[in-house]
Amino acid sequence: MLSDCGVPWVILGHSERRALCGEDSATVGKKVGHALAQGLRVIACIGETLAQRESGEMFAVLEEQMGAIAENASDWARVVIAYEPVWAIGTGVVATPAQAQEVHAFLRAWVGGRSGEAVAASLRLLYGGSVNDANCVELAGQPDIDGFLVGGASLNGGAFVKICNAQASAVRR
Ligand SMILES: O=C(CO)COP(=O)(O)O
Repeated sequence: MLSDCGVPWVILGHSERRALCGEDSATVGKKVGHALAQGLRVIACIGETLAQRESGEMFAVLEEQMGAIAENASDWARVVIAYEPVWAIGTGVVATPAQAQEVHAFLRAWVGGRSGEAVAASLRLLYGGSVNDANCVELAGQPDIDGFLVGGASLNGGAFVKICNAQASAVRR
């Protein structure tokens, strides 16, 4: 139905779907496979809760979420991963550039180990969670942050344009 309407992209695995609609990783993975089979492009979201981060489970949680997506990612060129720590979504508490970079580097290396360096290098990794026009440039300057999934700040035109241009204006390390 979506592709019939000319919709090119779907967002899957958002933390609200996982928490409020009971979508587990296996379900998200199946939806990724189905969307790709229908010719859609996918933004697949993953992210840990604050409790998971604080108890040291973060990387295991992310790996479990990524595993289900990777099993169904028949074409990585049509899949974008969005790292959205649950504690940062809509809270005004943004991950620090170092926190986000740590996870993004982990995810790129994880995909590299599974699908090879070429796939890892071309993988697009977005950060989402309280991105705004004040924090976007520093986040965009991190080597493994390729762009953003923006919620609240997209309602402010001026802020959103600055976020869209952040990658270009960031000083790459
Ligand atoms: O969930 C988000 C985008 O999917 C992020 O929302 P905020 O940018 O408002 O935190």
